Amino acid sequence: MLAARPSIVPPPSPAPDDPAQDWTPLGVPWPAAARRQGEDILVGGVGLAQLAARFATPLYVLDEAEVRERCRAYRRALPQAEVAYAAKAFLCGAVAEWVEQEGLGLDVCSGGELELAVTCGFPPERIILHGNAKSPEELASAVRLGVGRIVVDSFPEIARLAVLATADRPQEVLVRVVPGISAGHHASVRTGVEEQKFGFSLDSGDAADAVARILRQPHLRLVGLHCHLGSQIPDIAPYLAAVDRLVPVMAAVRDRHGVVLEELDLGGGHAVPYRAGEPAFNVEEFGTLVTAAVARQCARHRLPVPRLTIEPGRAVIGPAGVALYRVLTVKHTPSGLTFVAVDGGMSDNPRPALYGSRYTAALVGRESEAPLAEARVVGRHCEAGDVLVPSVGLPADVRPGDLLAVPAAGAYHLSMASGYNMVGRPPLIAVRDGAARMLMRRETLDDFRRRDIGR
Ligand SMILES: Cc1ncc(COP(=O)(O)O)c(C=O)c1O
Ligand SMILES: N[C@@H](CCCC[NH3+])C(=O)O
Repeated sequence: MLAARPSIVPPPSPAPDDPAQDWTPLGVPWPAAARRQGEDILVGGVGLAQLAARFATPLYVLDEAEVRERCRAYRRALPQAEVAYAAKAFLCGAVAEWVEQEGLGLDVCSGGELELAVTCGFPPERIILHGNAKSPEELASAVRLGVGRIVVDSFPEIARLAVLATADRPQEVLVRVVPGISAGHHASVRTGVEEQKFGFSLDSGDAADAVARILRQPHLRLVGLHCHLGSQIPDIAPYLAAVDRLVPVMAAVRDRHGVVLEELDLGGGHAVPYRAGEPAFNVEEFGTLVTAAVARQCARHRLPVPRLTIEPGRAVIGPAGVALYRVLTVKHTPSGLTFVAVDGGMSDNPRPALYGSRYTAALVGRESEAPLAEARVVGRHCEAGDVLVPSVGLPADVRPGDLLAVPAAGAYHLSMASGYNMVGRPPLIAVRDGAARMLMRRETLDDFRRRDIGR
């Protein structure tokens, strides 16, 4: 197994002209430039306590420089590859703009993500559309808007696309195959194994059938194969296994149909650390090893080396986000458990409830001399399972009014946030070079009322 180290963004070093450094770098899993300064934590040069005072809580903070540097790290590690940011991790206009400016493509999986990106000026030819159940309307708008590739995921979709694509508007497609490789942090996100809803099985012959059907359509251009193994994968080995599995399939397509596929899309799934000491995905090593594996397999099968595409979501944006909450109550149980309840919860971060995901948290805005004691940070929703951080050491004097910051909150929080209990989704503030600007406003009761039109 290959060693994975947190390598995307180097740790911050003190500025040489700053001998009286009065801050401490926070390190993994915080944004690379995050630092503790006195009682506050600075992200993008802005104090979290200051942001809480200005915008109220719960609040999400996104470090623009961290997102941009992560995009750049991917491009440096894979200069020949197409890197498509997976919008499902989180998308808004500003994020679409940042990744576009950094030269990434975009992976979208709904008409909503697609239309938002295109209307924000994202070039449609750099967009890849995914989905196991794309509606006819979504397929029509993708073809009309001119998306780069559509990843075909079912037989009915081939028939629908065959009608939509025309001589004037041919459509490039990839076929999503199931490589039979198990990887990912939870069964719910392991999409590389047989017997699930995504893609065409290689073992059953469905993938070969899909390829043959697409090739019979005059206005569909089959450009390659796609697979997505799963999410929060720390190792490179599963990706190398996917290369070993898919390149022979490309050779089989060439042998059977005389068609040389030009693209191999290995999906996303690269892990990020959520707590200190957790491994991160080694992007440089991934670039080197996967590129070599593709070249080796292609030489063995006498295929030209295809363009490699990857679709990282979490690893681009996850570590750039910090969630900020206000403590509302603290309870101690007879058995010694401490529940620290905050003003957010599973409506802004459903991941602990869905997958048992583990996080850390830190006290912000107040210095405490109290020793650390184990606490459980819980949300404000009406379920016992509404836990944000199952176990973390917090100052024993943690109390109502305190601020808690949760790092690694950039991916699959706000994109999966809900209207549960009409609490409303928190705002998102971008920070950069000491300045803050709101990217998304708080969801208010008025927003709920506006949809409530039955009376
Ligand atoms: C097809 C596809 N591509 C890319 C991704 C992005 O995954 P991650 O955010 O784990 O990199 C996903 C989600 O797992 C996906 O389903
Ligand atoms: N929502 C999942 C990741 C889903 C990836 C989408 N294919 C998580 O938070 O881990």
